[in-house]
Amino acid sequence: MSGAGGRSGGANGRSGGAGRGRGGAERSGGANRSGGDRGRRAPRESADDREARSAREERRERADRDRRRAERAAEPPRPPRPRVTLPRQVAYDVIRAVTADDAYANLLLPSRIAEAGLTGRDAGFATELAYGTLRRLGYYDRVIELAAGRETDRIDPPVLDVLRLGAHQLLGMELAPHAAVDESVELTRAAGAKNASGFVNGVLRTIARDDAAIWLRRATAHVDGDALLAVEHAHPLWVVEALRAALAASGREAELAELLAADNVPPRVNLVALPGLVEPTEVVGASTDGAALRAGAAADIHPAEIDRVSPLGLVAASGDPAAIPAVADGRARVQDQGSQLAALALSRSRPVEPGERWLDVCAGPGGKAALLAAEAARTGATLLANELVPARAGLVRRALDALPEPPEVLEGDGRRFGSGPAGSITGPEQFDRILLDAPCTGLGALRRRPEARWRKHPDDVAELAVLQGELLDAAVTALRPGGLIAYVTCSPHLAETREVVAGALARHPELRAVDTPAALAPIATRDLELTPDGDAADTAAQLWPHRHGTDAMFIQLLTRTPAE
Ligand SMILES: C[S@@+](CC[C@H](N)C(=O)[O-])C[C@H]1O[C@@H](n2cnc3c(N)ncnc32)[C@H](O)[C@@H]1O
Repeated sequence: MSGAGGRSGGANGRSGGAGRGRGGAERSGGANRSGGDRGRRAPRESADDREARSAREERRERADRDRRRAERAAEPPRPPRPRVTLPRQVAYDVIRAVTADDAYANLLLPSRIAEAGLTGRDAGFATELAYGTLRRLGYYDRVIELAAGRETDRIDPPVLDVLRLGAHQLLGMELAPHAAVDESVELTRAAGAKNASGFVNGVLRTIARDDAAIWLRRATAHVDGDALLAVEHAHPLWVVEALRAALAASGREAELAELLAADNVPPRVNLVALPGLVEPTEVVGASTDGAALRAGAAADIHPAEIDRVSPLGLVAASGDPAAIPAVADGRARVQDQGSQLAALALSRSRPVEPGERWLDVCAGPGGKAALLAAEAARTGATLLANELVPARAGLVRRALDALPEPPEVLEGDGRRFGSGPAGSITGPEQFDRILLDAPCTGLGALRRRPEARWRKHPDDVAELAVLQGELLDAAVTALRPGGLIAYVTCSPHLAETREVVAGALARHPELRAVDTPAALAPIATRDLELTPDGDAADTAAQLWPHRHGTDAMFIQLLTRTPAE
């Protein structure tokens, strides 16, 4: 010690030098303590001492290393840092499943969100990413083609889906470009397309350079008329043309842009309180997770929507409706208010005679059947439900389970009604009221099925129109003279609506169209303004998302002239 202290002549600033290795502080401390050491020469370190010292140091370093290793081993393993945030990964997976495997986003997304453990804002973020991208897919493809300088069919599908999701973040959600671009590049790698990450980076940086308005101008530079509306509102052209024709038949052609815009607004969650099973007041505010429900209060409805239209309708302001006890046990259900009006047009447009027999020809998954069953139970009628697809018939049974005496559910082709032996349930003239909620393209429910518009094809319409006509023929034959049919579609396409009805009226001289707007007037909670031109000859009721806040439901009541 003394020797080291002496070397700390170091006290004059060179203490680190040769003393390194034995603890300079110790040595210089000595120097500070004892000025008397100053000037004494340190003994020279022998070769043996040096060797011993280096062996000691080595031992100490090895011990330190072992200790650190043992500490690391005792720590819980750290999860790998997520390279793509979960909501984006979930949204991408859903988009991929929709474009590659024809999955339905509205069925897949909730389960993927639950599997990933996303809740609250993260769940909402994943939903907007997936639904928003799918809804505007055609528009984003056009932007990507402009930015990439190549057709989208020359882009690898998994990479194209990354670009679509990125484009929606930049143009639809206006998120920070660095997050949208960087995570898209990571997604490209995660999707196994590492080689394309530079391409994705370049295309998205090009898109990010200009804002949404500039891209819209570019994408619509050489189009006009319906083609312009198609790009602006991200609808296939043939759908725009079909919607224009349907609006024109209702005297509302000028509202086409409003309708297309409404198709891009996610609908609020609407519910029905099944009459006789639960009071709307019991449903309102009765959730277990604080879901707020209000009876269609206008302030809480999107501006494109006006008010509730069904007397049984409720609007979910927030939260998960499944957490409401009456929804959990089936006494209240999620149901579009247009669908509610369609069922009520059949059950409430004329008084019910006790013992009436009602038929729901195409009941799956059972929304209108549940409402009709509740109406039948409180008026002394009996409902029979039918569905072609067994799995969907199972859903109908589940929907009807909430009734104290659930109606019977048949599994079969609705076209067999009316043609069985007289006196049997499939024979002629068996039913007093028949709901034919026909299989259709669903062009009136584009708000709630984000990818549907890109998946449908004009050929679907012709095929469905034939089936709709045959089902309506069967319903007419199965109806008692003086009875009532509600022909309903959630499509406003003329070939599925007015033309099917016109065909049936031409084929069945005993069939009469009932003034449906007049029948609905006392049922709806407000004036639906269904015949804007005061067109008394228009017997059909066509609802619209932009006017009524409902799906574009078509409802035509029909009756058979009573027997002479
Ligand atoms: C528009 S959906 C009915 C919706 C239902 N009314 C509701 O409110 O929940 C049409 C249904 O008709 C069924 N369907 C299709 N072809 C049919 C047929 N030939 N006979 C009976 N049902 C059929 C479909 O499986 C589908 O479930």
